[in-house]
Amino acid sequence: MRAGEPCWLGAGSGSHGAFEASLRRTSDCAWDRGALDSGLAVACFSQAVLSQLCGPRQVPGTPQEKTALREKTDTEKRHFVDHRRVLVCGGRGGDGVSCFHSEPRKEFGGPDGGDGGSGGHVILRADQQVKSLSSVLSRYQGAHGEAGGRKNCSGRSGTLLYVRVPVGTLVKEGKEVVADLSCPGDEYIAALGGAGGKGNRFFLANDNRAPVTCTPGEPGQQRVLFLELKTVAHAGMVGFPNAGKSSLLRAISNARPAVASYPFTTLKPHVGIVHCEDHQQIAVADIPGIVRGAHQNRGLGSTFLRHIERCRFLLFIVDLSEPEPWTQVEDLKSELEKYEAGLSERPHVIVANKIDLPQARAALPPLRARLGRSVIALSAATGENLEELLLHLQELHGQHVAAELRW
Ligand SMILES: Nc1nc2c(ncn2[C@@H]2O[C@H](COP(=O)(O)OP(=O)(O)OP(=O)(O)O)[C@@H](O)[C@H]2O)c(=O)[nH]1
Ligand SMILES: [Mg+2]
Repeated sequence: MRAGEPCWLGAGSGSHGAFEASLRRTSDCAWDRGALDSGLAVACFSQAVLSQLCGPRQVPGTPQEKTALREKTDTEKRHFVDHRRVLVCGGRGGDGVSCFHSEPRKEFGGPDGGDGGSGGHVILRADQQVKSLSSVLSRYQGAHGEAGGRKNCSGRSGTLLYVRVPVGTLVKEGKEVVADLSCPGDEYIAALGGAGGKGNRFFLANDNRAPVTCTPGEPGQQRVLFLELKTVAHAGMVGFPNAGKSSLLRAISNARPAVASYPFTTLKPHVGIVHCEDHQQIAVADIPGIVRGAHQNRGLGSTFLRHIERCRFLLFIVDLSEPEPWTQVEDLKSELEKYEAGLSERPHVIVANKIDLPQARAALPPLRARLGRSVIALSAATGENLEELLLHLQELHGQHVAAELRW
């Protein structure tokens, strides 16, 4: 890391301090255009703002709006890549040279071959501006060191090659996790450059005044790494397609994921940041819809669930206007369990959306009878009862902070 830059290196992965720091950084840049475009945004929930947000809202999804918001037609946004195999090769060290000093009246000036420069490392660096692994190439070659020169001149070392990856990138070698770049500025040396060779000056000894030996530079390290992006957020929204996850994220934060009345509108995770009254920031991730049998690759499959693996708590979003809405929760939990045992046991709340629709209101009592009174019934479209969700979010976040402090 260069001098003068903020030092995030070594901030424990998943530690509360580091996580909060990452959020602070996130919010710092959240107002800039790039962050807003990529769905990372902030909303401040003071009472005044809340009342505005919770007032009557225009139901999104009108035909004109749909065309404007379609995520699928935006070719750039389609290239969301959350895993990559990459071959990284450190630069080769420069060769040492063998030569002798010679000048008029000093014909045998002794060995003066310089050492080769060392090869450049390849370094992965978590960058807030990078949102997916699509810009990461399949192969990186570090810069080679230069060979040594006459007059004991050492060769120039290869420059460091920085590869920018999104915050939340997990680096694996085989099955082993070797680095977790969960904070902005975190760095990991993916491939070390080779050491430079020794010039013949290095081998000068009392019993050998004119060594001719010099050594070649060493090759750089070569590794095959698997990069996996896992979104960094406090809360993860899980639900069937069309349940209203993106609408809800739009309602509680300034994130702007696409909303439309067809399934699988969302094709990549979006993170919105909710600013609470007590200055807490809660990151909420909206991930693409999960369907029954997602573990068998139905719908978009269940690989997107990797983005909620890091979430401390979950929001199960249920479409209350669908028949037997409680089956959605059962199916979602079973898909989560099939993806990773214990995932459905994370602290969670059940959010019953679309309460503004008459058939949804009728379905609420039977849903509560099955799942308990803790179900939060709200409408992302009209803003009805969003306060209750925000209070629960704050409570869950408070519990998470307390648990982190206990550690
Ligand atoms: N009436 C009503 N409609 C809603 C509400 N929330 C969302 N919708 C509508 O439901 C449809 C789907 O909403 P989205 O927010 O795109 O749903 P999603 O869960 O993100 O869907 P995917 O991205 O496909 O997983 C849209 O037509 C929304 O306008 C609500 O509270 N009430
Ligand atoms: Mg969506």
